[in-house]
Amino acid sequence: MTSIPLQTNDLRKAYGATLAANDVSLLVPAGRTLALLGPSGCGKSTALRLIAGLERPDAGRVRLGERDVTTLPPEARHLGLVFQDYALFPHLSVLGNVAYGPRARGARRAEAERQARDALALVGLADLAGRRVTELSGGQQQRVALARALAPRPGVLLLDEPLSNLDEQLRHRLREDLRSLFRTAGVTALLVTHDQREALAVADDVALMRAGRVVQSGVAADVFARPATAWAAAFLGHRNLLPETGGQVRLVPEDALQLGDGDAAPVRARVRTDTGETLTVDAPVGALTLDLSAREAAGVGNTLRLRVLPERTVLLPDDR
Ligand SMILES: Nc1ncnc2c1ncn2[C@@H]1O[C@H](COP(=O)(O)OP(=O)(O)OP(=O)(O)O)[C@@H](O)[C@H]1O
Repeated sequence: MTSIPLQTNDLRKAYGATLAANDVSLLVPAGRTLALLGPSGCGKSTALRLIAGLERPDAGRVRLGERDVTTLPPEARHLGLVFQDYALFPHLSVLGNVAYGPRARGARRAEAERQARDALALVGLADLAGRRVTELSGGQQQRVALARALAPRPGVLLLDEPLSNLDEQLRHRLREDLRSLFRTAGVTALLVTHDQREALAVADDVALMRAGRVVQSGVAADVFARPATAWAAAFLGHRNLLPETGGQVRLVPEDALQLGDGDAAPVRARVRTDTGETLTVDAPVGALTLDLSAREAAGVGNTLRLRVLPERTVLLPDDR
């Protein structure tokens, strides 16, 4: 598949007094996956709709490869779209659903079906081509929706919370599948999600949005390891943000903590989780929350030996 870069420059969209997209600039290099991540209402879907051409921006540009597509209608942009409600055609077979896109773009039936079979093979559903979509599980339907978006060989794939209608276990499995699918297909993909674990599991890069703005972006693992502010750290799931003076907090990341070493810190609270226990301990730097595996937790009494590596902690501005 020929993939192309996706770029937006200063995209702006207001709904009345709400600035849903406030100078949103994104770059997804060819063949990479970017997760647009942020809490509910921060403007992720608005940004995606502006890129798809489902909404017109008040200002800013959208580029796909060499083309400026800002004023083009959605069908002229040649994008693949996957939404949370997959909206498959219930009266068509799996093959019919997936061949629909290539057919709509003018491919002859045989060619459309060949492209559809290729796309079904990519998502691991080659064997179910003849089934009715009403006879599929939720996860299989979501794969059909993916195949349908991939079949016309779009330069860029846009996905809006594609896994959010699935149960936790299936979501977990499909995350892995999505990642390897994007790699295999070599497609440029923009994934909208509010789930930081999903972003980290699926995407190469992350752009973090808050109240219409992109507040931090970069390689996914770097953004997670080095949040720029207290708000970003908290949203990304860091538990240990200790108040400091001067409008700052000290982030104590996981890799700053060494267990079984250092001073004995009193254990103040412990709560059982699905994988072990969450402990709150009174360390000299402040109260810390730790997730322990069942095995680690089994050896813990009233105190826990714990060393905090000061050079791995980070001072961040508190913008919450
Ligand atoms: N058509 C619309 N008319 C008026 N306001 C809108 C419209 N669409 C979105 N908004 C507002 O714009 C802001 C951004 O909405 P958007 O749907 O882009 O957020 P989101 O990050 O995708 O949220 P979610 O994760 O809940 O879907 C919100 O305050 C929302 O209420």
